[in-house]
Amino acid sequence: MSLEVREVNKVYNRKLILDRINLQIEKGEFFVVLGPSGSGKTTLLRIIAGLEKPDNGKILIDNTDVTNLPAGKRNIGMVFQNYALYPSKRIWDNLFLPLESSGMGKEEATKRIEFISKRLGIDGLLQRFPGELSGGQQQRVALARALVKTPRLFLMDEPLSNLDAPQRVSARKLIKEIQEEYSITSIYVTHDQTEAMALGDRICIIDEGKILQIGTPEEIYDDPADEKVASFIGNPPMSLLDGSIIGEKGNIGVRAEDVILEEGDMKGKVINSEFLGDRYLVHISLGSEELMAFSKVRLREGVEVSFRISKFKQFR
Ligand SMILES: Nc1ncnc2c1ncn2[C@@H]1O[C@H](COP(=O)(O)OP(=O)(O)OP(=O)(O)O)[C@@H](O)[C@H]1O
Repeated sequence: MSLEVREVNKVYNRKLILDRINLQIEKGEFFVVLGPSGSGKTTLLRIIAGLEKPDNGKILIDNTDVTNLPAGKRNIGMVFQNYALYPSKRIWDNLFLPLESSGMGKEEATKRIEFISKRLGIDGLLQRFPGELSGGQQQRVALARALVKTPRLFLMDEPLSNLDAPQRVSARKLIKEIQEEYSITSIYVTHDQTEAMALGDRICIIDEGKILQIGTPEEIYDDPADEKVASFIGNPPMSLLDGSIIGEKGNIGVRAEDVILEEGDMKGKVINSEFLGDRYLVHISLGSEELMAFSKVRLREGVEVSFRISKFKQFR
């Protein structure tokens, strides 16, 4: 199914939390909403889910206005940060309840539960209670519960926040696989740009309730709309410099990989080198400005380096 968010506003305590949000999400698309803490991501997701009403604007599912349709009637699978499993019910029952309430018989439901729990590696946990699971296991149960009904729309709000780094990578892969297999239109909220880049077909960057940019991960990485986006995207993000250092107007953004050390006639002083495993990230002082570059070798603090900039993005 497709989803449209049209001119959505939301005010809390006379403060504008969402400011004229417009989104068009295609059927089967994996759409990521990325933004810092407090930018309005969860509020937007709750409005899409029907848990919250917008003050203005509409939500359309397959071109039908659902703004006034309650959450239970939208056929949406949801995983939120606090995954809220029923603590007094075994995992099996936690997965069965959403199926039972949609009128599915026990036999069919059992098949579905077996299938999805194998897929998520929780088939050995079905007789346990939520309190007997680790945070990561509970999070996988929450994913299973959202997916067991094969929703038309899958909404996730930081669903991997309780997983450690290796678990995150494998859960990310799994979410993407299931999403693609069933072509479930998905919206994924995160403040983690690595996660956004890894998962998103497109990413929407939101800050203080406003959309700053919508694009594919590549578009956003290569061509950030403004300095705010540039300072948020990439690991490390772009170095932002006064354009005058290369004879340009305004400010420029430079990716570390576009700084070629030991070439060209620009000069700077090494502040420090961070070991990244396969290379070093070198911070270089250009007087009042600072530039980041990659280097194969560790460069000592205080040493003068020459460099050239092979590519940059100009901001007004
Ligand atoms: N029910 C509410 N009543 C009043 N203010 C609220 C309510 N819910 C959210 N807010 C405020 O709205 C703003 C956006 O909150 P929201 O939870 O949508 O941000 P977020 O981007 O999801 O943040 P985080 O990444 O920290 O979860 C915040 O300033 C928050 O304090």
